Formats: sequence, structure tokens, C-alpha cells
Amino acid sequence: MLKVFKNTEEQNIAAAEIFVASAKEAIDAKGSFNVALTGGSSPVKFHKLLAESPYREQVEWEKVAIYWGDERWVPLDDDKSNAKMAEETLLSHVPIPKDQIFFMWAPDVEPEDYAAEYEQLLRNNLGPEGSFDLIYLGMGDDGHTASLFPGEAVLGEKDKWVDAYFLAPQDMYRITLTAPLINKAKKIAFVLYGEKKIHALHEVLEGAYNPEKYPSQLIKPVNGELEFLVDEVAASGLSKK
Ligand SMILES: O=C(O)[C@H](O)[C@@H](O)[C@H](O)[C@H](O)COP(=O)(O)O
Repeated sequence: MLKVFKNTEEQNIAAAEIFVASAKEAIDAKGSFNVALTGGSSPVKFHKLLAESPYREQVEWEKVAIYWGDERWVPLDDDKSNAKMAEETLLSHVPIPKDQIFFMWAPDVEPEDYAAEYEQLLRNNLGPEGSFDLIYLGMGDDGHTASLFPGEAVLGEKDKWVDAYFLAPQDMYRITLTAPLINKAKKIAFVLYGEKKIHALHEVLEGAYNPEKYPSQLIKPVNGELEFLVDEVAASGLSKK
């Protein structure tokens, strides 16, 4: 479902409210909440909202488990790290037990090997159905999401839940949940705003189906809910709102 907000303040409140509502639903149902965060800059504001009143008090943080949709293969103290951004904007401000934060990077291991380790962790923690309670996603200006980039072999991955590969255009390794795993989630929330997203959002939602070029089109939950939380600027290229 597409939700268009007249400004990013309202959009980020909605993104924070999704976290609170999904956490309550999952914890009431099974005593735990498994959420995958996105990297990039778009989640910064709603992370900070979650770390403050009134949202902070509404989450049973001790029952929350944090994962990532993707990560740049850099140390946790590197400014490019999605984990570093999440630590600074949210995780260091809320009482999540440290052993319930599952970083998608580790020292002294090859990314491909760690992808297999992370997949096993997910199979242990999420169960055979592999269903996250909530996954946040951003959308690149080119229509990528997580580390599912245009033209990359990972777009065709049907079996693995986690994959890692060298992303030549960025001269770095990436590790990412695959589309089949993301699509098992109970709820998926894209969060994007601003004029740089106008073209990609139009192509992803209204263009021809071409996931090799616009990988965000691969995101179609099997049974769960898909929401696009966007501001009016990013939505300004859409014919239907
Ligand atoms: O590791 C990453 O870069 C992200 O996970 C990536 O998929 C991001 O969500 C998009 O590139 C959008 O980034 P912005 O939010 O900065 O536009």
C-alpha cells in the first residue's frame, strides 16, 4: 500500500509507529520481535524518534531482536557501516540486550562465509519459514533495495536466504538478505523521500516489470503486507496516488 505524506515529519512518525505496532503484535503473539533494519540515510529520522519519548516507552526492548536487510562489508566503526548508523541513531539509546543485536559483519571471516553463517543464524532464530516480523527497506535512486543492485547475480537467487558479493561499482563487498527471504516477512516497509527518488519510485510502481533494472520490483511479500511510506516530493512522479 502506498502512503504519501505531505512532509517527512509525518512520514517518519508513521515509520516509527509501524515499529511500535509490529513489535506489540509480535510480542503479544510469541514473546519476541524480529526486525531487520535498513541502511542508508532514510531511516535516520525515525530511528531517532524511536529512541525518544513517547515511542521509546512503548516498546518492550528486551524482547526485540535486531537484524539488517543488508550491510556494507566494512568494520562496525566505519562511517559506511549500516550498523554504525543504527547504533548512533537508535541502538545505543534503547535497552536492547547486546546479544539480541545480530550485526551483519564480523572480523576475520570472508563475506561469503559469513553470509552462510548469518543464514544459519536466521534459520535458528526465525525457524524454517524464515519470516521476519518486520523488514524496513530503503530504495536507491537507481531502484535498488537492500544490496539487491541492478544487473547483479543476486537478483536471480532463489534458494539462499543471505548472499554476499563484490559490488564492483562501489568497489566493496556487500552482504544482503535475498528477495525470497525478504518476501517471507509478515510486514515490509519501504521508507523513502525527496526528489532523488521521484524517477525510481515511478519506475518501480508504475513502470514495466523489469527487476533486473529496478530490483525493488522483486519485493512482493508472499503472505505479508507491503507498505511504501513516501513524502509528496518522492511521489510527485506518480500518476496514481
Ligand atoms: O546499504 C545501503 O545502502 C542500503 O541498505 C540501501 O539499500 C539503501 O536503503 C538505499 O541505497 C537508499 O539509501 P538512502 O536512504 O541513503 O537514499
